[in-house]
Amino acid sequence: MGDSTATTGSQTANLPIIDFSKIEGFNSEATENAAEKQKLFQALRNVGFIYLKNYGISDSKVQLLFDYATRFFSQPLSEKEKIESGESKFFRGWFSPERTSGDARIADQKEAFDIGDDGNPSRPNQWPADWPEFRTDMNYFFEKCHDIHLVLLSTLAETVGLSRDSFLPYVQDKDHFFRLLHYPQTTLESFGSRLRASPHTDYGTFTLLFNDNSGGLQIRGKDGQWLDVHPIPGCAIVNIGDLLSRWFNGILQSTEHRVIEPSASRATLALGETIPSRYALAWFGNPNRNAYIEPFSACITEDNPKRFDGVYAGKHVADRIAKLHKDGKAPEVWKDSMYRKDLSGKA
Ligand SMILES: O=C(O)CCC(=O)C(=O)O
Ligand SMILES: [Fe+2]
Repeated sequence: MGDSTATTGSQTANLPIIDFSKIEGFNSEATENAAEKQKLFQALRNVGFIYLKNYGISDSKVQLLFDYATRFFSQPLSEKEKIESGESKFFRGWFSPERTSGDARIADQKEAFDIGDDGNPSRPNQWPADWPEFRTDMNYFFEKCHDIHLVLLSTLAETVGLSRDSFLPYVQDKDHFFRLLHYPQTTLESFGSRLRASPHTDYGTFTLLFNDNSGGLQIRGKDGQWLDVHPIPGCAIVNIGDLLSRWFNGILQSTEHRVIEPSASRATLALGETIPSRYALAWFGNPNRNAYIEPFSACITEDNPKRFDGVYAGKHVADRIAKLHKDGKAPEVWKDSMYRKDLSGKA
């Protein structure tokens, strides 16, 4: 951290755009479609981030969710506190890193609202009162993203010679999170000590990310340089999480990324000047909580020997989120030595 000012004039990450309509379904035999599947695999192998277009959620639905996010976070603190998240709440509800971190001066400048599968009574979501359409549309989005991620997983399985449905038993419990994010209005100066999202990799299978036009998202390129990821209208941003990377024995990249001040303000603003709020929607796909994730034998070769120990998905995800809550920001690089010893077994 603190090196954000060194990125002035940073370059753009020219991520590949994948057409979801060409990889969807089981009957995509056309050459063009086979080429699109290869393009997806190569992009996730080399960069770990793509733009996804024609993914089957309307722009108006995405916009509606952004409107909800604005309305949700503008509620008084007293309302948000009623549905505050935490481990005892299965990490569902409202979360503010500066409230939970040991040192609010370095916590991420954000607040979030998380839901999981609303059909799981043993892990209830926490909903704001008197807002039924919020619940309906959040759940719609959660399910649509699950369906999109199934297609992406099936396509990857196919590309490495596994059957298309080989992942299905490991992800059908829908242990995913759907998160609304608000990065409050701030000043350029504040980024000297607190980013909007500190450098991190995501935890699970795929993240489906929807950005507004604020900017500030960056990924770390192979040479260590931070690259700006600009939103493209009609496209979601999709990236690989650590558990999918582990499943593929490191063949797929879970690329480090962060959210800093928008590049435009970096160039034009004086330190004390205001940077407006930013909103994002992030759907984090995870394998079933009790799935034991170790590299597939199809991905272990002489050239690429087994690179990861096995881990229960639920433990991995819970330990990562617990650390985010405790520190108010993610560790730059996750190391298995960071797993909590007190919960060493199955989650
Ligand atoms: O807000 C964004 O664009 C990215 C957020 C992110 O990377 C995350 O929450 O894991
Ligand atoms: Fe992320």
